[in-house]
Amino acid sequence: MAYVVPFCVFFIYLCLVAGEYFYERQSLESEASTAQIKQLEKELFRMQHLVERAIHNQNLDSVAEEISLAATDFNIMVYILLDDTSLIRYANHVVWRDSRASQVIDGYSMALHRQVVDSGKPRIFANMDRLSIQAYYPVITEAPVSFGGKAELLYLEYDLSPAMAKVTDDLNLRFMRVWGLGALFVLGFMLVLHFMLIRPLRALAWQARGGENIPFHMDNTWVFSEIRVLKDYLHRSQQKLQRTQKQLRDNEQRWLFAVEGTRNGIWDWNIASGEVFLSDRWKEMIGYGPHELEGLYSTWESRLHPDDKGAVLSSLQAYLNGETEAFESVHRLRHKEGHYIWVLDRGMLVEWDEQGRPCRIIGTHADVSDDVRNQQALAHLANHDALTNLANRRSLMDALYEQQKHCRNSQQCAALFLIDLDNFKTINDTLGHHLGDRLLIQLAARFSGYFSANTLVARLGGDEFVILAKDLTQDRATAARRALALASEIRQLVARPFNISDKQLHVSASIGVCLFDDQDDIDAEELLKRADMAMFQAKEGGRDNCMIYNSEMEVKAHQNLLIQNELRYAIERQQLSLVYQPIVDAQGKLTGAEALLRWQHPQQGNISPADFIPVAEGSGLISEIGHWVILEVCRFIREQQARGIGVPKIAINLSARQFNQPEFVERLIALLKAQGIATDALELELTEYALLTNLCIMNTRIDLLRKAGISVAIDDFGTGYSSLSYLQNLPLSRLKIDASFVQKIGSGRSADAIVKAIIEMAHSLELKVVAEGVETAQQRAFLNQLGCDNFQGYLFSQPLPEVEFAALLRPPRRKLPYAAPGS
Ligand SMILES: Nc1nc2c(ncn2[C@@H]2O[C@@H]3COP(=O)(O)O[C@H]4[C@@H](O)[C@H](n5cnc6c(=O)[nH]c(N)nc65)O[C@@H]4COP(=O)(O)O[C@H]3[C@H]2O)c(=O)[nH]1
Repeated sequence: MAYVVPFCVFFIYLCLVAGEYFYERQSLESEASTAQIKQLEKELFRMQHLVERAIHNQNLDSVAEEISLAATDFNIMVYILLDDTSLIRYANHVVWRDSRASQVIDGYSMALHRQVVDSGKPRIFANMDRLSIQAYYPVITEAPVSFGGKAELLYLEYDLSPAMAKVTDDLNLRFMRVWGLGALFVLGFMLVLHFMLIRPLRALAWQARGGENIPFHMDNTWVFSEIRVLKDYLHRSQQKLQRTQKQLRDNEQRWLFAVEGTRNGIWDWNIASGEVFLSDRWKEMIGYGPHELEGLYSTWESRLHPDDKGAVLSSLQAYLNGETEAFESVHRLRHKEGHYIWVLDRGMLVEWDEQGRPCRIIGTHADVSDDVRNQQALAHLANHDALTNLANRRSLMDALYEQQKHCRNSQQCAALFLIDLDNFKTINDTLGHHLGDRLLIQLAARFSGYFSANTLVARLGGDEFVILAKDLTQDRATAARRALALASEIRQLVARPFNISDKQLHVSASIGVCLFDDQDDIDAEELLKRADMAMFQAKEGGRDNCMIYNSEMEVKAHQNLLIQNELRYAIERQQLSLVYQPIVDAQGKLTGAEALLRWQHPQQGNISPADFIPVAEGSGLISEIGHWVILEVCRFIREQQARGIGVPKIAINLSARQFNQPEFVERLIALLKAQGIATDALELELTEYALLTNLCIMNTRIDLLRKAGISVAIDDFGTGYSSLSYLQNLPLSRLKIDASFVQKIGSGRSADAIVKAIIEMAHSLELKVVAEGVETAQQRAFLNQLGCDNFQGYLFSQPLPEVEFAALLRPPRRKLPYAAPGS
């Protein structure tokens, strides 16, 4: 292409030269012929006079001579004199004489002859076809001549070829000089153009075509400065382009890496042609290899799940119509193996045609099957308890709300049972959460297996379960009876032993029931609160119990709250004190005492430990209080010993929570050591609930205590659900028969039999027996008869304030057959 310009220049130059040449030749030829014509005019004018004079003189020889003379000029082809009959009278070639001119002279025109003769005006003109000048010249004379007629016309034809040839030769010579030089100049100009412009341009073009990797350079230094500027610019642009391309490649790689990293598939759909690029990962997601599946829109559409298809396509159409800002859809695509996977499909328009219609859209595919499954699982979790798969609090609340609505329409009564396992925390702490969880799972399975679909079983968390019994009946009293029966069934379900990891566990539950019908205009939370209140009362009532909510419980709950608040400050305000209840042997001799807490409230007077100990246990204050009790007993023993008074073994009540504190035993031993108290000065009383955990751990702890010299007794024996196996295995020292059994002595054979069995069993296990709550001589006698080792009760002594108990210790010690009156 670069050569077109010089070629055109050269062509134009040639056209100009040729034009100029022909124009010049024409004008030179015209000039030459005009000059010749003038000369011939003179010659003919002279000849006319000569002829006229010769005629006048009647001597035409001079004419013949002149014509012959003229014939010596080789350029005169024809020179003739014609008479009025058009016969040639004289001619430069003798052969033509007496011939008709029109017959022998080529190109002779009789018409012109006549015209010239008639007009008397000569006609001389150049005939370029014949390359000659033809002249018709009249002879004006009336005189007849010797040849018989009248001479009337001179005709001459002059050969212009030599003149024209000369003109051409001169012209050629001139053109050779002038235009040849011009051609040389043009050629030089073209060479300059070639080397300084065209060649470097071609080189640049070639380098540009060669790709971005060949740097722009110039071999010759003689180039136009503009070319150099262009080269530098191209070079810079090339470098910039290379940098940009590198960035682009880097970005593309990063993008690919990112997309690959997220394991997303890519699609690129040409809407007009229907062609779709599907990345390898896209195909892999639905089980195909890189070379499978046609890159067509129908490949995708035909794999959409029938249930999702409508929604997906309308969402896509809405985006293509510009009705939505983005295309994003989660739907199912059929896998090669026939099943469906969930994909998150996102697309973005990237090209539009001249009319603004979308023509290209690209997008990504992410396999979200796991996410969807997770979402479904999450939705399930949102309404279900993760551990037991029972309904959770949220579901329960919804069900309660629905049930309340139903009650209003049907006037039916429903019951809400709040079930809290007794001492579950102890099980958890000692056996570990893992086994505790397994117990909860087993219990949940028992509940859901037992109750019908009309009953909702839920878990609120921890060891709290809720059962919603719907449509009990319309009569509230009947509903209450049914609720109690149901509660009894629940307790039996709970009481069945749990076999967990080769251990058999026994648990009990405290149940609070809240009945409701269309009359109760309270919200679901309040219903649950009432059931909780009833459950708390059941716990207070000695566990493994069931209570139906009544409004008095509100008062009690309020009182408990008060106790809890006041108890916090009871120690620092010195409202707590200890009393000591003597324990005697069969002979009434003091063998020990039980330290019992008293709370002297400034306003409410004496508050019974039976009232505040459960509150303290529930609020966690029991640990602090328990620690205070141990310190108090130590102080008492130390003070007595300082006075030289021997103190028998003092039994201290330990709550399960306190005993199960981590490293409680080690810290107790260290404390006694620090207090300077012999370890055998104390006995720890644990209830069956406190022992109702991992036998192995209990064994280790009690063994540790025993080895340190601290004996352990079981308190309130017979009230718990513990198996007797722990009695066999634990290194216990004493067993205290619960007062409820002692007080039934004499009331029936079975009561006596129970007491007898307990004593015999304890003795067979080499455990000493203490009978609690001995109030009558009859009870004492019966127990004595059975070989009971020790006695505690009002018959011997009420719990005594410290001073009185200290007095009792001072020698000589008297026997305590009967209670000290008034204490
Ligand atoms: N009806 C009757 N009752 C008799 C008779 N003899 C003694 N009692 C009472 O029986 C309870 C015996 O204590 P417990 O079984 O360990 O039962 C105790 C014990 O479980 C708990 N408790 C008392 N002090 C403490 C303490 O310091 N720490 C802990 N953790 N619990 C304590 O409070 C419970 C109640 O204690 P108290 O009200 O002092 O009641 C005491 C005592 O006053 C009798 O002949 N007839």
